[in-house]
Amino acid sequence: MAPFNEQNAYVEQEETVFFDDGREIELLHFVYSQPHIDELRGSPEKILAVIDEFARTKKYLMNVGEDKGKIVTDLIKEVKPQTMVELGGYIGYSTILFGAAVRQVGGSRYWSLERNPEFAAVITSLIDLAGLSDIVKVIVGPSDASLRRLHKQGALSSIDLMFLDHYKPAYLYDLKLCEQLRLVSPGSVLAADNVIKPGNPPYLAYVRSSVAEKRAALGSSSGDAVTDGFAEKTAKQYEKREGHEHLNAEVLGDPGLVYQSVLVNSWEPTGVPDGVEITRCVGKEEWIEKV
Ligand SMILES: C[S@@+](CC[C@H](N)C(=O)[O-])C[C@H]1O[C@@H](n2cnc3c(N)ncnc32)[C@H](O)[C@@H]1O
Repeated sequence: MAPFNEQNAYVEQEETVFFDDGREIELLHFVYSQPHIDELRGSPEKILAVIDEFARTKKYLMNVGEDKGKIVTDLIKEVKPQTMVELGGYIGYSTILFGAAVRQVGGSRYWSLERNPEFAAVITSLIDLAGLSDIVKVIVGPSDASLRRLHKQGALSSIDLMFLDHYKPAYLYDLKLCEQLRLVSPGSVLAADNVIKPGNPPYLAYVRSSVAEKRAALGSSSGDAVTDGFAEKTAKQYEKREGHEHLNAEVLGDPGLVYQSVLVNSWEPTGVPDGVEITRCVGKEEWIEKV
């Protein structure tokens, strides 16, 4: 792993309030007041550079950042997804970086699912500025409801590559939902951010389990399924805005899907160690009931 370049470090993440305090709208003003704004039009790279500058000199932003971003753009070059989905778009850093990469490899759709309507409006504005509105669609609302609706409408029938970067305890539930809707199937690839910081033990355990282990664990979840395995700060990250989180533990997914999963170590844009878990769905074992 390449060492972290301190010169590119984002401002340190605040202990308590590090988003949803007006900084996202401040970022929009920062972007649109750039003296070279006309050079930014149609240039994903230049817009990303301005977002990085804001987060390095003004306020921390919870973006995937350059180092982990490269892991995913390399994956996009390899997988060449027609359809890519991101769960959690925030102000659109990953949306711009990955949406542009998907377009470059000939992909046709990048869905950015973002629950906070104010953040989604920021993404939409920056995507328009970047000239990516043809390929990127921003969907406002909780990821599970959006996935169900897009699937029901027939707008989303399979996912080639999915970037998970939203509410940490929802990674596993949304993956199981995608399995159940057959959006994820052999050939699909998953890239899950923040599996070191803050970490995601339930998700990692699942994607690293064998089919037999997943079948054995079916229906055996215990305790508070939402917060099990997570620090309180992570479990309550969005509580102020969203209230108590509800995740549908009834979704069983498809334990027959076979995954190969590897951790790629990297850095948060602040220089804190983190990693992206890359998971490939490589097959499906049919369920044979033993009598
Ligand atoms: C870490 S930020 C995403 C950063 C972004 N992917 C990037 O790298 O530029 C997490 C985002 O997920 C959103 N989010 C949290 N829970 C969500 C949910 N259940 N559905 C959709 N979005 C959610 C938050 O509002 C926040 O904007």
